[in-house]
Amino acid sequence: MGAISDPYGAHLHHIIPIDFNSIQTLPESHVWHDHSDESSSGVPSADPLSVPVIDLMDPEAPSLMIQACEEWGIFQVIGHGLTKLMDDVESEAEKLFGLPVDQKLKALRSPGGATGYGRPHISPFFDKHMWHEGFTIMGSPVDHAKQLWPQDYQGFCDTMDDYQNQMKALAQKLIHIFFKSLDINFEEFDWLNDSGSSSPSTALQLNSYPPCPDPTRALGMATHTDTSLVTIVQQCKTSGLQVFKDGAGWVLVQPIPGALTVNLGDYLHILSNGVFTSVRHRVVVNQQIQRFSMAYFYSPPRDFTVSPVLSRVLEKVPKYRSLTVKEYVDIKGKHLEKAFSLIQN
Ligand SMILES: C=C1C[C@]23C[C@@]1(O)CC[C@H]2[C@@]12CCC[C@@](C)(C(=O)O1)[C@H]2[C@@H]3C(=O)O
Ligand SMILES: O=C(O)CCC(=O)C(=O)O
Ligand SMILES: [Fe+2]
Repeated sequence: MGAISDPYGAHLHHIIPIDFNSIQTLPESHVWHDHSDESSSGVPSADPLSVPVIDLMDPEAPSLMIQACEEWGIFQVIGHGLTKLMDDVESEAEKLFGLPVDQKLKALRSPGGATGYGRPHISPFFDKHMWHEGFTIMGSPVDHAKQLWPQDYQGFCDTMDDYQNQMKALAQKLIHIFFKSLDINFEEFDWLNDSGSSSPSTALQLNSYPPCPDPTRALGMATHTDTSLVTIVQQCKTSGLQVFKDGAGWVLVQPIPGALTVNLGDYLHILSNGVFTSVRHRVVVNQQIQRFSMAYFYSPPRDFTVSPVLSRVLEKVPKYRSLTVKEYVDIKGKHLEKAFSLIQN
């Protein structure tokens, strides 16, 4: 499995998370702003906006997905058959984040490194800290798992390996549907078919959002789009993920038991010439319950050139210049959300 490159690797200073359990009052370093009145889902309405939920067993699923890609850039899927593995990965994540902070720090992401325990990778772009701790896996997690559980790491590793394999298969199935609709010949890309020499770049991010003393002024994860083709997110029971919808504002992605959330990432946005949008999202926190999520990022190999395809675009003008994954990662790592405007034609 190809490891993804970390867009933000060059800036890894201030990566040490705090001991959230010991904090009674939100520190100034973690105060963002009051966002409690911004969510459209917070306002009762006869027809509240909600992210589409698609059953993969439904024969209409492919066309519903394409519609969701165009209108939302995000949807939830059920009928994928992965619920047992979802429960297993959730309990392993709970076990990891439940360790004492000194123990977790043994697997701290090293400066310039991409994997292990730490703050969100985008932290250096913000002067406030997020109410979050994460654990990033690229390929096998065995080295960090041994630091956490020297005698008892195998169960964690097996579950993470299984989960990444299943998420990879699901991501490839979804991308085949998206590419077919964009008239992209996916037979050409051996990394999409697990054949040939090149592999996709992938990462699994375990996220924990501890209960927060002042949730309306804190943020679990700052607004971002994902640096991926697609990201598959398991939300685990507690809500918090919000997406920005033009004309509606912030919309909560309601967790549905057994559902997986599919976010379109930046590479699909560029490939589709903006016909499918990479969705801006953020995570809000709550006072009572620790929230977990697992996000699987699937991207092309670093040397793949991402070029807008014009099959579904009437004006036939590419909005973005062609560039390799490596080039995009470098631009995003320096400029974060300004990356799109910097590659616009
Ligand atoms: C593949 C990647 C996307 C990601 C950076 C990374 O190299 C590994 C972690 C990913 C993550 C997860 C939490 C949110 C996010 C914005 C971050 O800070 O780290 C994403 C990154 C991304 O999508 O750019
Ligand atoms: O916690 C979530 O629901 C989403 C996290 C996220 O956006 C990410 O890991 O990229
Ligand atoms: Fe994300």
